[in-house]
Amino acid sequence: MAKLTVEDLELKGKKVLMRVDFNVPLKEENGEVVVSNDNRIVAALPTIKYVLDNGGRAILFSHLGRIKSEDDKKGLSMKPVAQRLADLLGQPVTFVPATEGKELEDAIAGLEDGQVLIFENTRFEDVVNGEEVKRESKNDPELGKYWASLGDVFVNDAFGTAHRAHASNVGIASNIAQTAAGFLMEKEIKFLGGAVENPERPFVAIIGGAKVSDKITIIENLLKKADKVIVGGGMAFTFDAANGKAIGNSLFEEDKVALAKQLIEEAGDKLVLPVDAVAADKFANDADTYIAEDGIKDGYMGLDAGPKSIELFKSVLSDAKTVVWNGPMGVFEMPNFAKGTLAIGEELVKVTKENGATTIVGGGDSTAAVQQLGVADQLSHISTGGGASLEYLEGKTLPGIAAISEK
Ligand SMILES: Nc1ncnc2c1ncn2[C@@H]1O[C@H](COP(=O)(O)OP(=O)(O)O)[C@@H](O)[C@H]1O
Ligand SMILES: O=C(OP(=O)(O)O)[C@H](O)COP(=O)(O)O
Repeated sequence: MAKLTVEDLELKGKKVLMRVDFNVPLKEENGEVVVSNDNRIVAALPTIKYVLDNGGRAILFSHLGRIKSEDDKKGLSMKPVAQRLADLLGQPVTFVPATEGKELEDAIAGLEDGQVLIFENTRFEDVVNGEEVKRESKNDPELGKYWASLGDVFVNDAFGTAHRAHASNVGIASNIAQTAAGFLMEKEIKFLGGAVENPERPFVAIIGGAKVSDKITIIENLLKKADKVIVGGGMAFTFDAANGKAIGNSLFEEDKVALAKQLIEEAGDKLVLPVDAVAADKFANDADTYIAEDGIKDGYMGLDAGPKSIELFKSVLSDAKTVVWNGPMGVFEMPNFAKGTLAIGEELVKVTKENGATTIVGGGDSTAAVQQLGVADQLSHISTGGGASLEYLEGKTLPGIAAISEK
């Protein structure tokens, strides 16, 4: 059965709860926190505009980063996101600095047709009075019920969060009469669905970035589907440690070493790991660096792929017909550690052009990286979801999508 979409809803005069994924990269500029890449906001605009143009009163929900302590809340307010949204929409966006309570309820009651508000980071509910209670992230039933009570209908356009079963997507959907997909959600499902049904081979997956525990199980499943899986970025050091290599102070998740070891044994030459790294003595662009080939010495950390790894990855990609990439190959935000990510971006452009390959890049930071390289429009599809697109490509049912009403 087909899913309900925003076009199926009666919107005029309705309080429309909208889950978007505005988990965007931030930076500091002149002492102020600002959005450094607005791709995910731009991607949600068609649905937001559609709701407003049809007389809906839009109430936007999003998370931003991960909140584990009261301190984390300081740098992760939704306020700069609200400002960027207002600039992009060309109309005022009310920002409510609360996730529940009278201030939020009054602001919603004051909304007129065609007006929009966004409230504070939904994950602020994960820490209450200094205690990590994960009300949002563990889908607290009372929270989903409360948020659902604030509106008449629910539109879920947060594809990037569809692999999470949280209060602000699945919780609301379970407590409201109608949940519809937004245009972005529809577009992502359509493209990614087509790409996985019958991927042209060789099919190469590239997984990097920093979310080791999240993505290591994805690697396990991708090894069953893809012809080669390249593991780079911060992900690789847990695998290096499993291989007995010295990793210095590199990113590492000790409790995933056993699984990494198992994957290395099972995968054989399907799994492609870096053979060298750019090692740095601190997490800073001006760090002292050297190319580490036989493990990383004490006091140093791997922050980018080394030249031999780049050549190895390029050779694996050279005849690919389908490529899925999530997670940068290094700390690309710092120019001195952007080479690995840059090289992969360029190779993907090449295989798209020369092999006619389908190339898909997913994830907030990975998308920011290909945009920084200026190659986004030369690839087949830029997905707003990293983990979400990978899990979708694995063939998993994503809870956020499953919770959308059938027509
Ligand atoms: N070797 C590394 N050490 C530490 N962090 C890294 C390393 N390589 C990449 N990263 C970081 O990983 C982050 C992106 O990871 P992730 O969130 O998994 O990607 P995405 O948002 O594209 O899904 C970037 O901020 C990048 O700096
Ligand atoms: O940025 C996201 O995921 P991604 O980094 O895999 O693209 C989503 O907003 C989900 O965030 P989460 O992985 O903190 O739940």
